Amino acid sequence: MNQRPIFIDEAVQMILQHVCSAGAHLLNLPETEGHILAEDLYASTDVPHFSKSMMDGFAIRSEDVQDASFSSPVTLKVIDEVMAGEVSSCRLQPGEAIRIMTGAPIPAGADAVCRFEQTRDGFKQNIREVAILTPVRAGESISFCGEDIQKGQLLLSEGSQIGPSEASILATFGIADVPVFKKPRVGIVSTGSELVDYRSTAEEVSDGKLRNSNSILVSQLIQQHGGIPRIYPYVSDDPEALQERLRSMLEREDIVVFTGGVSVGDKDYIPHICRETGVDIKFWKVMIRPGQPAMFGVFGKRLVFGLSGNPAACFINALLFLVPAIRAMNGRKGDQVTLPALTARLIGDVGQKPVKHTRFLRGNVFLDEGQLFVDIQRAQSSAIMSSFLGTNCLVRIDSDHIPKHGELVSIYQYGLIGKPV
Ligand SMILES: Nc1nc2c(c(=O)[nH]1)N[C@H]1C(S)=C(S)[C@@H](COP(=O)(O)OP(=O)(O)OC[C@H]3O[C@@H](n4cnc5c(N)ncnc54)[C@H](O)[C@@H]3O)O[C@H]1N2
Ligand code: MOO
Repeated sequence: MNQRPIFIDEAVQMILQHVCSAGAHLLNLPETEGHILAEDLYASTDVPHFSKSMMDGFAIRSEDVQDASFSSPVTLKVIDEVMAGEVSSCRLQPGEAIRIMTGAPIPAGADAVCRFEQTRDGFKQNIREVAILTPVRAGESISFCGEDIQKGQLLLSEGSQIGPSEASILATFGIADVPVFKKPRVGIVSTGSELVDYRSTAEEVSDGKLRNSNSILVSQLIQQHGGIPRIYPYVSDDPEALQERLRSMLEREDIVVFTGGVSVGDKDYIPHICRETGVDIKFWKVMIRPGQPAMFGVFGKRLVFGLSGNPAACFINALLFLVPAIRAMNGRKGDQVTLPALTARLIGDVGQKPVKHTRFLRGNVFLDEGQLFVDIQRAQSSAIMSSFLGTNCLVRIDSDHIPKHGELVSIYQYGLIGKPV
């Protein structure tokens, strides 16, 4: 089976063309962290929906205390008190005050709140009179009805990611069942007769064997980007077993991910068994390094990925191809779909000759005096795992130009931006 290698941007576009939304459903608000909103939501009321006090003090008429001073206080009659959660039934008349706590509704007739600290002995409970020591302007220490959010206003738009702030807004409006996009189900299976379970003891990992780390790597990436991963037991290089596994995964999952077995070795069966099972292979081999053997196909609405077996190549394939598919499938749009793209100044030389491929190097992007720099001084082979540590981005090196130390380069961020080391 031969397939023309394609370029990276074409490959990503091809994947996104075949993404179908996993659909929407209602989810209990406490479970919505990290989900993507499936509808625009509008404010059903004003917030606050009543004018309330911002301070503990006295609700007053500002005109009564215009001439108040420390040496010549204005004494007001205290006619009632109102706590948060209560409503005073009194209406203020000239010369009157109502003791009020933060959060309580402003009584009728009052237009300002005078804080305890602006009174003499106002902290004391059950007082009948209060001496006001300073003038208070109209509106002082009041949060007015609708001041924060107005009824009918767009609160959150479709595509917003729900986090603590968004969830608290939803709770404010009593939106207990939230319309969110379903997270895609993603099955992962690593292939290769050299693999043993990651829980295997040192004695069980004999020469030629190695623990399956790719399944865990891909599973955590899926979780990070809004998919529901399911790790299937690894399968040895046996076409029948692989085909059986593929069939059962296609029945249960929205996305099927293979790692390993996608190259041209004698035991690299994945592209062939995919085709035999009816997967329409859209590409096999991309002009990138590492991770060139990557494969992508569709089976009805299901997506099938074959990622390189080499751990670093697997990671880069997953970041470039699988992550955008998951993010698009769970409702993200536009530039939210791919990893954040930034520009940073390169530290160090690429140290490699120009090739027709687009290279992706693991780097550490950091902020120094307001500028982004990216350090690529680490081993970059596709089998090297040590440079997973301490990196947070992929540096893109296109075929036509090898940048030098100090040049601006494009990066795709996958971890938090660091500080200078
Ligand atoms: N004649 C050619 N040979 C190869 C080519 C090529 O174009 N022509 N491409 C090379 C490149 S590039 C890569 S990358 C590898 C990819 O091969 P596969 O995706 O088929 O991966 P495997 O051969 O199965 O494994 C490669 C390597 O990674 C280790 N591995 C595999 N799975 C796991 C796992 N789950 N956890 C940890 N490590 C894993 C495996 O033991 C191998 O060492 O092909 C080149 N060959
Ligand atoms: O491109 Mo391979 O992915 O070098 O290891």
